[in-house]
Amino acid sequence: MNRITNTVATPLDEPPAAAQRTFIRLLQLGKPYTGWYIILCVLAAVSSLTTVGLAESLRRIINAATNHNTSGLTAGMTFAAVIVITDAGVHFLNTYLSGLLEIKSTSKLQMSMLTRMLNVRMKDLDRYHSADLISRMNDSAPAAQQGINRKTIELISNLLQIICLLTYLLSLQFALTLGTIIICALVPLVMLPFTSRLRTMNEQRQSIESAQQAFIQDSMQGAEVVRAFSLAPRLLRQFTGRARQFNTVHVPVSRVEAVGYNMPLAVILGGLLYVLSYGGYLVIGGRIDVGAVAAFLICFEQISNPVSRLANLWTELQASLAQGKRLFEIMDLTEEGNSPANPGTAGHLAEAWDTVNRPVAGQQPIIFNNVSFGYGQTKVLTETQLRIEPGKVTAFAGASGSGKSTILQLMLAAYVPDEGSIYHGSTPLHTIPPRSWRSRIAYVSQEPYLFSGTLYENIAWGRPEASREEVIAAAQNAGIHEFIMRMPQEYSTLIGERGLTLSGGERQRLSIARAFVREPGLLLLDEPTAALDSHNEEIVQQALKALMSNRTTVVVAHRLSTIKYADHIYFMEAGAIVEQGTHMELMALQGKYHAMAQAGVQTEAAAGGGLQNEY
Ligand SMILES: Nc1ncnc2c1ncn2[C@@H]1O[C@H](COP(=O)(O)OP(=O)(O)OP(=O)(O)O)[C@@H](O)[C@H]1O
Repeated sequence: MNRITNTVATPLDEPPAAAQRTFIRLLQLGKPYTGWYIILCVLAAVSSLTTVGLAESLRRIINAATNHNTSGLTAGMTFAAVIVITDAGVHFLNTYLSGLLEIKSTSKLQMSMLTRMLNVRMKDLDRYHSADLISRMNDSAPAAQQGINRKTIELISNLLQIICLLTYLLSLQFALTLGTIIICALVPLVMLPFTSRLRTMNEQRQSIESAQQAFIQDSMQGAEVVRAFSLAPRLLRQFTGRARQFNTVHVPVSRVEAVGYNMPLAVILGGLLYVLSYGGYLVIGGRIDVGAVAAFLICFEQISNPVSRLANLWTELQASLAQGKRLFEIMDLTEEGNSPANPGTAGHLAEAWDTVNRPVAGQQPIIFNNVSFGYGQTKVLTETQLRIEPGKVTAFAGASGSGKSTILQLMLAAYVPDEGSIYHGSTPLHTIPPRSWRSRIAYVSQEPYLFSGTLYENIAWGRPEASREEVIAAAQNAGIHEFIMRMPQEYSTLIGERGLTLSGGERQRLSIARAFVREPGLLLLDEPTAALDSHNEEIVQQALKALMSNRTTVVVAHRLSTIKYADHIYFMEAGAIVEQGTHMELMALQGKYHAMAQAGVQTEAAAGGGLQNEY
């Protein structure tokens, strides 16, 4: 079956109400960690007090020095030492606990995101490139969660620091403090024009980054094709074009960030100049002492920093909002099984359903009643009527793209019909929780998917609770046991990414062993031998024959040898069943099936008998 995946473009201009909603949802991500936040805020409060303490100790030390007061100097130094040690301890605890919180909260969020991705309707999942999903999981989830963690704490600690310092400065000199407040208030104001621009630009940058990632992933996964067709120069050219496109967004972002982040610096420098000159004037007038001016200088920096952090925080929040939007887009996808007829079947209700009604797929007839279906707008199946008899082999034949694999996907409940219904006996399929339904189905596809891990694990995925003896028996039945025993670590041999180190036949026999160990009631075979040469096909056919015996089997096949002995054959054309019957009946009909079989025989003759019974 062909799968077309597209990167979904993120809408760039989110209305303020939507941004607000995203922000509220981001805040809700922090809710379970309120306890942590309280501890971190207490630490932030102590840290603010130590900042005031440092300024005061500096004031005392300078005044003691200018007044030649040795005991005052010693007292000031002791006070400063206590403050510095406390400050270091608070910073240590703060860094440690913040790190812990980030790890805990991010992995929890990624876990719920993965759960959603694994349970989401296939139709929704098809719209995303896998690289885009990976990027949402690896980049967006941490950025959104950490953004909200850090920003909440930063917001509170910065506010606390500003309040503590201003209270202290007010106690020293009112007019100088007032000027300091006015200059500090200018800091966020100069940031304002840049913030909303940055939000839009960050979304755009993120969207292009995902497309880049998808491109790289495709180039790596298609490494063989890239080499076989000498595609490297073309891909590099495309990548250069994409990099250029990325730069057209990235460069302005850097420019806006550079100006936006540095404007406050200019204001801060101006502020320092003000404190020095007006402070100096006040010292000459005898209204404050030199130590107080020094304390003001230190405090000015300590206030303007959090003020500009607060302003930057707003800018950074825009990036978190953009990431949050990408995260929630996935979290909002509907889980499969949550149909209006059967809400909540994907979750815990499925467990209850399981224990009471556990269906054994294939024990009863599977009936398609007027089923129409399309992946998008285009219809792939039109008003399909068919019946799969229990314990029998039903085959689907027909031209490529006629909808054969789609029928298997509908039986797997990977997709639901747009119109009409599928029944297992008298039970509509959409009322059975997908997990229960699939628990007794095995699916073998043309290109078996193997997971990184050992050979043993790849078979055991069919039924994780299977015993070692059952896994080995499955491998023996699938004709792969001897091969496994010749491997250096036998069943513990690692197969590498997607099993690419194995031959097509070996991969297929492993997937058949996986199907064996599942002990399925219903076996779905989607052209399991189509990608194999005739030698491997024969070996795999043997394995399949054993697997199919006494089981309800639905097979999609191009090879006559696979379908000839089926109890019933459906012949499909452009999404409709146009002929049906046994092989003999269809041949006698002299219709489309006959024509296709004849074409196969001719191909076989032309190939000198090499393509036995293939059309
Ligand atoms: N995930 C998908 N998203 C969008 N379109 C799809 C998807 N899978 C299949 N299609 C389209 O649906 C139509 C039927 O595909 P299907 O795979 O069922 O045909 P098929 O008869 O099994 O073909 P083949 O024998 O070549 O595998 C085709 O036009 C195909 O491009």
